[in-house]
Amino acid sequence: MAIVAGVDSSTQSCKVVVRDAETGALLRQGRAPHPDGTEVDPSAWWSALGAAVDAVGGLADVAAVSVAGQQHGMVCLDEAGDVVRPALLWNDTRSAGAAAELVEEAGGGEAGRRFWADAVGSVPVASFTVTKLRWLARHEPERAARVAAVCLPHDWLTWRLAGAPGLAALRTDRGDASGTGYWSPATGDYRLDLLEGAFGRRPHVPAVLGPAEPAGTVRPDALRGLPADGAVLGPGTGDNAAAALGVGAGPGDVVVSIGTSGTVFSVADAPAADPGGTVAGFADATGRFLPLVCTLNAARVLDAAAAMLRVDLDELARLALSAPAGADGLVMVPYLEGERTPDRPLASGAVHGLTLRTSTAAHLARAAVEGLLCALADGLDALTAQGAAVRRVILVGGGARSAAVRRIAPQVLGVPVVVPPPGEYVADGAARQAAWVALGGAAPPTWSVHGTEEYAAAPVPAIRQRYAAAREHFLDRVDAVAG
Ligand SMILES: Nc1ncnc2c1ncn2[C@@H]1O[C@H](COP(=O)(O)OP(=O)(O)O)[C@@H](O)[C@H]1O
Ligand SMILES: O=C(CO)[C@@H](O)[C@H](O)COP(=O)(O)O
Repeated sequence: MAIVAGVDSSTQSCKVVVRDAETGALLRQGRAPHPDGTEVDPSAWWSALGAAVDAVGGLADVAAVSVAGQQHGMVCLDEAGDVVRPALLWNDTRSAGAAAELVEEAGGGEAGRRFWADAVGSVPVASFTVTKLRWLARHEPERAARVAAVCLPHDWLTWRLAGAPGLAALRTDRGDASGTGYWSPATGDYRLDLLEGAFGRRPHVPAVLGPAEPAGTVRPDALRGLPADGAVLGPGTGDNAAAALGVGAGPGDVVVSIGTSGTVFSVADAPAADPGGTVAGFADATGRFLPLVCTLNAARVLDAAAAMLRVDLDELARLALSAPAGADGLVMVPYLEGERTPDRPLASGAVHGLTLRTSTAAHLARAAVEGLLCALADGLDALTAQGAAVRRVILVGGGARSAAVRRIAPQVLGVPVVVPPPGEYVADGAARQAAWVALGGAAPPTWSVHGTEEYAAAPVPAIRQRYAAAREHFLDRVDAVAG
């Protein structure tokens, strides 16, 4: 029996699953937390990976390991392979001005956005690595001068597992490369001219591997608990591409993930290029494509609402479900960390519609759940406008553990929602990729997900109508204040 491991190094924590390569049966799982903040020293991810490997009782028996990670994070290395500065994460908005500059330099407005969408499938926003490199070049020129290579969180962890064997050994995959802003999913090539345009020169970048191409072998002494004979390293991928692989998303499936980020995506046969910039035209982990919409505010909206109400997440769900659909007109616009979709990095959240009737904990809890789902419903609209077919939504991520999110989602999203049993679908996708690398073949092994629950409910259009009115009202105010 071949055994494989999958790692999910995401924003809030590192998760490791160990599974049977052929059947997908779960053998062991463990996790460890990541530090808070939008700027993180990669050594914290390495420590968390070590703790998560300890928590699964080690990986001595595994034949292959793949790492999936939060997308976009800028990891800069010097000639010796040391980290130049803490990584700037996908949700760090300090490079919003750099994103605007890059669009301006490409012609500005619609022409600038179209240029980027055609070149790399996506219009850069503050999340993208290319904008972080521009920010670094402008704001920290001494550190920028020391950068010999730039890579992403999953590339760096994979390289460390291989024993950090020199910059030339850095590897990435199509899925994560597509979130840099300097690799084209449509052509499969780097756009080093765009990297140079943003950063001023061309640091080394990882070689881009195909879906089941090995990235090397695990160095047994890189970390405690690794296989003594080494094990094959899969190419790894971004966390959303891994989730698509973990749930086995097929035609008509749209995956909605409620983690630190909210994401809405589907697997497509052709690359996307949305000049509006709402849909990012990423690549997936199977050789296809992954059009995706991402919000900055998702599960943490629930964390924040629970903290405001001084209740735990289960009580928040109970409160939300005890209030009427639409919360009697109480609306939360949940831009608590600024927002990426719509592209308003300076926005803040707002609550609209407070009356004596709606000034209850239950109404606020309901407004928080509905607000975060409305933001994702906007993303679903944008995805379908780009041609995605939606028969059902597959709901995953930590926020899917909320009974209120599960039950209110079909009312807001307007389609049936299926929820796989609570699990780590990003780590599972990485494990499935590792199994593909270990077993070979033209496609990943078929693993079944059992115990999926379906939630159906009549859509309540008034929820989205009131949200849309409040969103526009508050965006106008934010623009007025910022501008
Ligand atoms: N029962 C629950 N109800 C609502 N949210 C939950 C529940 N359990 C976990 N979460 C939330 O899930 C989030 C973490 O989700 P996860 O998908 O692991 O994030 P990430 O992959 O970005 O690190 C946390 O913000 C946490 O509060
Ligand atoms: O920026 C994106 C997608 O473009 C985010 O989805 C990150 O990949 C972080 O993911 P989570 O930690 O929320 O899973």
